[in-house]
Amino acid sequence: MTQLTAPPASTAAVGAHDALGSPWPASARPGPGGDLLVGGVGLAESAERFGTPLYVLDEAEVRARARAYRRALPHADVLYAAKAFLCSAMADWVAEEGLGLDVCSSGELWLAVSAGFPAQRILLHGNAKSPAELRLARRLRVGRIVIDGPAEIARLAALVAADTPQKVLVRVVPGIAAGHHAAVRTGVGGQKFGFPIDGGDAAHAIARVLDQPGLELVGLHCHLGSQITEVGPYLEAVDALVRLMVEVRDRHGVELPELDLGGGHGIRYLPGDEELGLAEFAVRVTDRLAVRCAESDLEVPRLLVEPGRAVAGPAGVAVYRVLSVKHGSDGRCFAAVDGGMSDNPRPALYGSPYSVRLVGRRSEAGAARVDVVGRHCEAGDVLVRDAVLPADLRPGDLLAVPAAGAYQLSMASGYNLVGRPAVAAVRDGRARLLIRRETVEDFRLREVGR
Ligand SMILES: Cc1ncc(COP(=O)(O)O)c(C=O)c1O
Ligand SMILES: N[C@@H](CCCC[NH3+])C(=O)O
Repeated sequence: MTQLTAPPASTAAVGAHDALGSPWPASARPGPGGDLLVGGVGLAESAERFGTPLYVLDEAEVRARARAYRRALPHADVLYAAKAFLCSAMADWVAEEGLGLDVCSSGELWLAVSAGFPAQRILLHGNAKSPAELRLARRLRVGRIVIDGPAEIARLAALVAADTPQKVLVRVVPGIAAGHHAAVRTGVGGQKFGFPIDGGDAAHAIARVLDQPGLELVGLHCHLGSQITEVGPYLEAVDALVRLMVEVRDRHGVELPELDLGGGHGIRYLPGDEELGLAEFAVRVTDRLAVRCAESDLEVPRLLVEPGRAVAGPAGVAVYRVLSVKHGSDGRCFAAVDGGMSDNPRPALYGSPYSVRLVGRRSEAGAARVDVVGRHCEAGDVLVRDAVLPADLRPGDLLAVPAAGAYQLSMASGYNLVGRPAVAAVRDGRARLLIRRETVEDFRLREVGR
């Protein structure tokens, strides 16, 4: 194992009070016996109680983040992007904190409405909404649908009677590159989402939507990409969308009342990472919108934002058990854990960095560089490359990964029939199971023939 002299940086920063900027929930505190308390409950204690891999969600962190959005943007509609992570409890928390919900499938829509989320506060996205999905959305009376492709205009219009119009937005592509990886940059041409503004596709789609008596065009939408840490791209998006709104007014005599800037707000994965500053975002975007509208004598539209990662991500911690520690021929040390790319595909998909720390025991050993790898049948199944961990790391140890609340479980797969982890919520010193672990029996239960 490569010994390091510096203290293990990834184990140093814990609470949000940390000067470096911490990826851990604000409630994170050192606990007894080397445990780490989140929401007042030890991670090791929860791992013993619920098993591993375990995803722990800090309810207060989700609620505080949702509330911070409402406070920073009191005149905007804030819709939590369910794709980051959704379960009934999550739907309750964001509903109670006054957020709406952005869903992008009948699965997300059905789960939210079954959990009691008010359908009028739901907005449906999707670049390939099926006729059945659109019918479900209409039947459940979702508040808004974002039109993302030409076929959807007639498909949706056919489902809607003129006397019960459907509020819709048109998703446009402003030609702005932002986001942590090419796979998530959706504000530019050459990708599958939306109608490009350049070349006139967006203007054409808007004209077609305005021609449909059952469709009430309430605004324009764009989503630039994900894990964006600067406000600049959003200001450019405001410019581009307001320009298009002015064109719509001048050409059709219609002032659109809503402008949806999508999500994409970046969070910290490593200590010291930049995150998107919510206060700065709120002030600069709101000001820019007011200025651009005033320049063209346009009524200021209501702002919509759809943060997913920034609400759920920092509230989640993944806890794994080390099953094996081994040294490669080049001296590299591998600590293999009981989860991996099936519960967190992000490192394999995007090369996403994470930090990790030992929990549940104190170590006096020095620091070592370790690759924390998963249990799947791929050499690329590496969860944290070059992690700094105690040199005496051994099988049975527990490792905790912060910033695990978004795009991990929601992108989890059934690879190797390992089964998806359990999810527990913590709050005020108590833990409760939200989602049970997927068992081997669950796989067989879906089979209906042989
Ligand atoms: C249309 C739309 N809105 C909102 C989001 C949420 O993004 P994030 O979780 O990065 O805030 C996404 C995903 O990137 C999206 O595609
Ligand atoms: N899955 C991506 C984000 C996709 C956002 C959906 N539009 C990530 O983890 O970064």
